[in-house]
Amino acid sequence: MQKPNLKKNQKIELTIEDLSYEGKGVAKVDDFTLFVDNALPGEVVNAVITRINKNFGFARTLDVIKESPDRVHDIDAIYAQTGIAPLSHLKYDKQLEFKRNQVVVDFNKIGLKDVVVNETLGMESPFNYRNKAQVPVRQINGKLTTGFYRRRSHDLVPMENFLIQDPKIDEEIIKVRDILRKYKVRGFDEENQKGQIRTIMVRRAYFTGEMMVVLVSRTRDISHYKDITNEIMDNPDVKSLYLNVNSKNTNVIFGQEMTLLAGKKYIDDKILGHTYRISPRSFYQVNPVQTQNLYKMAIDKAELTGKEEVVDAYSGIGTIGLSLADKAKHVTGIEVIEDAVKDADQNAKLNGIENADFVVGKTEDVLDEWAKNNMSVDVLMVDPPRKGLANSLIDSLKNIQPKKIVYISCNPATLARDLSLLSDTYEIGDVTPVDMFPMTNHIESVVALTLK
Ligand SMILES: C[S@@+](CC[C@H](N)C(=O)[O-])C[C@H]1O[C@@H](n2cnc3c(N)ncnc32)[C@H](O)[C@@H]1O
Repeated sequence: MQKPNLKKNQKIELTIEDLSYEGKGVAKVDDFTLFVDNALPGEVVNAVITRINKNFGFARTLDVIKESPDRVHDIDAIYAQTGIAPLSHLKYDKQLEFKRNQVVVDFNKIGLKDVVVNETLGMESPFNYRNKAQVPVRQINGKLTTGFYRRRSHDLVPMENFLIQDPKIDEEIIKVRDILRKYKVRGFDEENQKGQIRTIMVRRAYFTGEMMVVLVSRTRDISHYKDITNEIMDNPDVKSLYLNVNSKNTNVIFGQEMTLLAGKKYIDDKILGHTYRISPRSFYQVNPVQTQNLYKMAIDKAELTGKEEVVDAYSGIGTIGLSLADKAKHVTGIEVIEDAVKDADQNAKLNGIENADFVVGKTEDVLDEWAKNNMSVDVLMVDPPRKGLANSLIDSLKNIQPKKIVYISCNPATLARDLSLLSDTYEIGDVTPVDMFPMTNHIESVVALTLK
C-alpha cells in the first residue's frame, strides 16, 4: 500500500464507508484507512486529520456535507468532544443493529459462519442508566471543577449532565463539588502533581436508592474534612463516605488506602429479588435494568432442573450464582479477588442461601485442579473480563466436559475465539447481544454451549 501524502492538521473531504468497532467512521484515501470521530456510514464530511500512523490515521469531523438519515441531532456537542457516549450521534435502533453486526463480523472472521446471532436486546429508555460514576476533578481557573476528559487527552471538559448516568448521581457530584469549593479544597493539577481531589466516585443502588461517595485525593490531609464529611452526609441518601488516597502519578483511579469517613462500609442493592452488599472496590454491573435481563437470559439458557452441580466462574460478588442457586443442587463461585469472595459469602448468608460456596483463585487454576481430581460439573457459567478464557481453561473444560456452558461475554472478538476453540466438543447455540452500555461501543452477549 502506497501511503498517501497526508499530514496532521490537514483539512480533507471524506466519504464514510463503514463504522469501526469503536464507533468511528471509516474512510479510505487511496487504500489508506482513516478513522473519523463523529461520522456515520454514507456521510460526506469535512474533517481535519488529527494523527497519522504507519498503516492508518485519525480525523475529526468539522462539518457534515451529506448527512446520514441515521444521525441524531439533539445531542449536545460536548459528548462528541469527550467520547463519554461515542455512539450518541447514531439513532438507538441503529446502535442495536451495529452491535449485532459487530458480533456477526467477529464470528465470520474466525470461521463460525453458521452461528445464529439474534437481534440485540435494547433498553426502552437508553439514557441515565449507569449506577456508578468516576468523575475526574481538576483545578481550572482557580476553581475545583468536575467533568470529563477530552478524547485522547487528560484535558478536562467541565460537565454537569453526563447523559448516561443516573441523574441523582449527577446531582450528587455537583453537591460534593460545591461543598469542596466552599471549603477551598483544590482540584488535582496533573501536570505538576499538585492539588488534591483527583476523582469523585459515586455509586447509587438502583433498587434501594442508597448512595456511596468516594473522594480520591492525592494527599491524606484535607482541611475542614470534618465539616466536609458532615455536609456530604447531610444528604440522607448518602449512606457511605470514603476517602481514598492516591499519591502516585498513574491513571489507576484508586490508591491502596481506603478510609471510611462516615456511614456504613457498603451499600445494599437488589438484583432479581436478592440483596447484595457493594463495597467501594467491588465489581458490580453498571446497568441495573439490563443486568436483570442478562441474568434471566443466562439462567434460562442453563436449563436447570434443581439437580445440577453449577460453577459460577468469574463470580465477582456472587450475583449470578446466588440468582440461580434455588434452581440448582449446589453452586461454587470462583473469583480471583479475595474481597469479592468475602462479599459473595456474606451475600449468600444475607439471602439465606445455603447451597452456594465461593473460592478464591483463578478459574483456570481451580478448574485445572478439578480436572486432575476428576470432579464433575454439570453446568458452567462463565463471565470473564475482556480478554476472555485462558487457553489452559479451554483444555481443562475438554476434560471436565460440563454438559452445558453458558458464556456471558463483554468482548465479541474473544468470545468468537473461545467458541471456535470449543466448537469440536460443544454445539454452539444462538448468541444474543444484550445492550448493557447504550450510547457506547461496548457489546455484551450471551450464548449457551451444549456438549456434543
Ligand atoms: C465481568 S466481571 C463479572 C462479575 C460477575 N459475574 C457479575 O456479573 O457481576 C469479571 C470478574 O472476573 C474476575 N476475574 C478476572 N480474572 C479472573 C480469573 N482468571 N479467574 C477468576 N476470576 C477472575 C474479576 O475480578 C471480576 O470480578
